[in-house]
This record gives sequence, structure tokens and C-alpha cells, in this order.
Amino acid sequence: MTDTRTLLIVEDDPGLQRQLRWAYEGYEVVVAGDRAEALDAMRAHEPQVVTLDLGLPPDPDGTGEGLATLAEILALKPDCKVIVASGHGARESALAAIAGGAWDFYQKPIDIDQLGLIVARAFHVHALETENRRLATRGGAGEGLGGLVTAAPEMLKVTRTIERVAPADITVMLLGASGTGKEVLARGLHDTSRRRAKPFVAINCAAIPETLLESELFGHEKGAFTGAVKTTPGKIEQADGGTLFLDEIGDVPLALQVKLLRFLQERVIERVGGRRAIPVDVRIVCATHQDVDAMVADGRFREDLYYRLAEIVVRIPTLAERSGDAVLLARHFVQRHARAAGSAVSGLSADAVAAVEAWGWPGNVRELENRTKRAVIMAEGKRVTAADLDLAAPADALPINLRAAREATDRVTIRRALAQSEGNISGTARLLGVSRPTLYDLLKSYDLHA
Ligand SMILES: Nc1ncnc2c1ncn2[C@@H]1O[C@H](COP(=O)(O)OP(=O)(O)OP(=O)(O)O)[C@@H](O)[C@H]1O
Repeated sequence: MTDTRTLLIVEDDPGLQRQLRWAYEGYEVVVAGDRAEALDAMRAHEPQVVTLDLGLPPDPDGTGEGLATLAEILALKPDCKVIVASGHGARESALAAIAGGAWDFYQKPIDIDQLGLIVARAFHVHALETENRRLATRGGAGEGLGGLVTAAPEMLKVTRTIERVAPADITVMLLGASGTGKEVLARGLHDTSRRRAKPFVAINCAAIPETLLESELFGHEKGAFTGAVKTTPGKIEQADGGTLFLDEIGDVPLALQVKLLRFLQERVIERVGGRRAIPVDVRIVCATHQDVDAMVADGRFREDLYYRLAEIVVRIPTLAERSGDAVLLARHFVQRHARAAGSAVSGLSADAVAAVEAWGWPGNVRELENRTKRAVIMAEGKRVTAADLDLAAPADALPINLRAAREATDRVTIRRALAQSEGNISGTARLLGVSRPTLYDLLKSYDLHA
């Protein structure tokens, strides 16, 4: 971990190199003359900000070499802010550079003061972004709507939509893969609506045999069929005044779809075996992991019912599509399950974080929850490891440089030693063969806690 602000200047003109090297105060300035030197400097110095001349040898009059250098810099260090200098065909090359991930551009000839302002702003933005990432991975984001945990912009957009539609009595259809949190969102919607004091009733239409689904939904009168020993209100009636969540709506058979449609049009139900029309006031939220559009197209789902149910359609991203959420949720579940199990496990090891980030999460949040629950029981140390989560270590990509590799190893080793000595500093220092002050320095610089 370094707090040094390092600026890499990629410029092939020796005169300009000299001028720029001494132009800025407060940064460690490194200069490179071509692509190879620039990449070496990236690995050696890890600059936060780069100024890049697009006209580099062997193509000093074009932009090809500069753009290729830009791509390689960003592949090594995606958070790096690259400011490109364009001389020739300024507009087109600037646009190409921005499309290629450059943060900003300026036009040659260079105005040192103006460029200085752009560079200073780039450092400022980089520092802010780093801090935000640090807070997010520390678990800075809290629980929101219905106990939902997220810090991902993709998911925050969904929760904002839910909050916006909650007060109106419109029907909402949630589309998303299994385990993405459709029921959590439906409950969140109910809790935010004016119906919150009334019941929230959920029914999974796929989990109930077709023959029983009708009476589950609409209820039945005593003697309506063999085994109907007493009159029983259905889920729709139970939800009166509140919200009915129809999960896996795509699994409702066509015959029952007709009855559901009639209820939505007339807002009255008839129990199985009954003759009385009973008025019911419910708000319907439904969900499915199936492609309802395709089901409507080939006649497996009634189009008229679809339009009644889907006044608003909300698509829920998979866990893999929510940037940063897998680690955030893993931390959340580890804490929750550890508390519930009375376990001393308090977090994730570095290899667990890497494995959670690399995993594709085909079973979404439910899979993550199940794995962390099991891992909390399996964990031997204070932190859950990748092995506890039963996740293979991610493929070995070469880290940016030896220093980064050492830091990763240091972190893992320090965490293990801390776990073994149960957070005792003297014990950990002894295990690691370093003095207490050295250990304190390491903990501070790696932002680790005993
Ligand atoms: N963002 C989240 N924050 C906290 N817990 C979550 C989140 N998303 C899902 N969960 C938890 O994950 C589990 C699965 O969520 P949920 O049942 O809502 O998914 P679903 O999409 O309705 O799944 P299915 O379609 O299989 O019924 C639940 O235990 C839920 O509490």
C-alpha cells in the first residue's frame, strides 16, 4: 500500500519530456518514451494517473501505437486515469481514446497550467473512487428495502423502481433467475406500500400440485371434494387488504389462468364448491424465472392475463451482473450465520474474497447464502476460506508486479497468523517472526485489524 501520488508521462519528444518532468510539484513523476517503457513503468511504479501522447514511435504521426498503449495500460490497471494528448486529427483521435477508456484528453501544443489542472483533478477523482471502493468492500452499505443488501448500481436501480411503484396499487411482475431475491423485493414493495399493516401472503405456484392449486388460491367449502372436511379460505382471501405474491406465475395451468383473470377483472372470488361471490381487495405482485413473452407467443400463457399482471415489469439482474455485491453479501451472510450459530467466525480470508469475486454464482444469492452458511460451520479459523466455501481458487492471472504478489501473500499469512493466535498481537508477531512494531506497521499499511 502506498500513498505516493505517481504520475507517468508517456511522451517521445525529449524536449517535452524535460519540460513536463519538472512541471509538477507534489507527484512522483516517471517518464516513458514508448509503449514498452510505459508498460515497464506501469508495473514498477503503479501510477494513479498517466498522460499519454497518442503519437508514439514507430507511428509518431498516427494514433495506432498510442491507442494500443492505452489499452494495455488499462488492462494492467483498470482504475488508472489516463489523459491522452492528441495533436493530429484531434477530434477523431480524442473520441477514439475516450471510447478506449481514456479519462480525459487535451490538445497539443501543451499548456502546462491547463494540463496541470486536469492532472490534479484526475488524482482527486482517483482518490475518491479508491475510498468508495474501500468503504463498499468493508461492508459500508447497509440493508435496504425488505432487508435487501446491495451496493451495486444495477440493483439500486431496481430498488428505486420498486420504491417508486410501491405507493400506487398497480400490479408488478418481477422477472429474474431463481435465487435473485424476487420474494425479498416483493416483500419490500409491500412494506413500502400503504398496505404494509395488512397481510403479505406468498404462494409458490410451481411447488403446489396442479390439482390443489385452485383450492390453495381460491379456498374451498366444506365437502367440496373428498378430504375437504372444513371450509378453508384460500391465499387470495387471506391476503385481503394486503399483497398477494404469486411466485412462479408461469407455472399456473391454463384453466386456472382463466379463473385468475376473472378475479383480476371483477375482484371477487368463489371458493371451490361455493356459490357465493366474495369481494377481495388485494394488490398482486407476481414473479417468474421463465420467458413469459415466449410463453405468450406460443400460447402457454394467456396474453390478457399477462397484461393484467404486468402493469409494471421489473427485471432483476443476476448476482454476477451486480458489481461488487457477491463479496458484500458474502460478508453479510457470514456475520449473520456466525451470530445465529454462536460462532467466532468474523469475516472472509483474502483467498475467499478472490474466489467469491471469480465465481459465476449460477444459483445467485440463494447459492451464496447456502455456501456461506455451510462455510461458517466448516471454518477452523476466524475467517472463512475459499476451501470452506467449497470454491476453487481463481485461475492464476499474473499480478501487476512482484510487490502486489508479495502484498497478497503477506495479507494471507498475516490473517492466518492472527487467526491462529486469536487476534493476539504478541502471539501473531511471534508466529510471523517480526517485532510487534513491525506487525503494527504492517496491519496499518494493509488496513487489517486484529
Ligand atoms: N440482496 C439480498 N440481500 C439479502 N438477502 C437476499 C438478497 N437477495 C436474496 N436474498 C436471500 O436469498 C434467498 C433467496 O431469495 P428469494 O427467495 O427472494 O429469491 P427468488 O428470486 O424469489 O428465488 P426463487 O425464484 O427460487 O423463488 C432468501 O433467503 C433471501 O432472503
